[in-house]
Order: sequence, then C-alpha cells, then structure tokens
Amino acid sequence: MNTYFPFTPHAFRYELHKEMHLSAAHFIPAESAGKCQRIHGHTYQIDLMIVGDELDANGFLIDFKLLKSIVHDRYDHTLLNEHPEFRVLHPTTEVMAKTIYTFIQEYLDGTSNKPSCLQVIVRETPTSYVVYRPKK
Ligand SMILES: Nc1nc2c(c(=O)[nH]1)N=C([C@H](O)[C@H](O)COP(=O)(O)OP(=O)(O)OP(=O)(O)O)CN2
Ligand SMILES: [Zn+2]
Repeated sequence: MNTYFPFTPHAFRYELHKEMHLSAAHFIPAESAGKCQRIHGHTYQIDLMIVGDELDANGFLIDFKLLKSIVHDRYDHTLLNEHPEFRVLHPTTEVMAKTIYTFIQEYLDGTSNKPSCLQVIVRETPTSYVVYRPKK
C-alpha cells in the first residue's frame, strides 16, 4: 500500500489512518473528458485520516473495520455512476474524495467520542490522486 501521507497539522492526541483498495468502474460523460467518457475501471487506493482526543469504551478512536465497511461495502465492484450521489456531479476523483468524507463524518458525528475526519486521499491511478480536506 502507498505509505505517503501529505502532512496535515493538528493538535489532537490521536491520529488514525485507514487505507483500503477498491475496484470500481466509472466514466465521465463530458466530451472534454476524452477517453474517460468510455467506461473503464480503477483499483482505487483510499486513505482516511481520523483525529480526536478521546477514545471510545473499546479503546478505539474508531474501529478500522467500520471505516472500511462504510466505503468498501458501498463502492467495491460497482459502477460508480449508478450511485445516486454521483448523478449530479460525476464520479471524478475530487467528487469521490468529498463524498467519502461526507459519509465518514456523518458516521463519526453519531459516535460517543466524536472524532473528526481531517483528510481523505483518493488515488485513482499510480500517477493521479486527490486530497480532500474540509474547511473549518
Ligand atoms: N482532475 C481530474 N482529472 C481527471 C480525472 C479526475 O477524476 N479528476 N479523471 C480522469 C480519468 O478518469 C482517468 O481514468 C485518469 O486519468 P489519467 O491520470 O490521465 O490516467 P492515465 O493512466 O492515462 O495517466 P498517465 O499518467 O498519463 O499514465 C482524467 N482526468
Ligand atoms: Zn477513470
């Protein structure tokens, strides 16, 4: 797995990363997208960065398995364009990163220790990736 993490300064006690791979197909239905207009597949590499000061009753900031299931169970081996969240904005790397952030943060907001997602990295190809960081 890729081990390069862009640095995000913060003052929280804990910083957790969950990396995962998922295989999915997509297309960008715009003439300017050139060859990407055709359906093609990627093995996406994703890194979620979660921070917080408090642990839950299990001693977790957040369970690694839960983070994976929120993203992987939804998108692995699917055609991304068929998901309702990608009907208006196409599933570009940027939109994927923002969308994944939204799902993850919604889940974190419902936990007892309320950690925060500070950064989502989505790597679409060996040479192309996006970092999404929410504005404060
Ligand atoms: N800003 C963005 N540009 C492009 C996106 C995107 O999501 N955001 N997506 C694509 C295509 O989906 C394509 O699959 C990836 O493009 P690219 O990096 O050009 O892929 P290559 O493997 O051909 O890259 P090389 O470095 O030339 O091998 C296009 N643009
Ligand atoms: Zn693509």
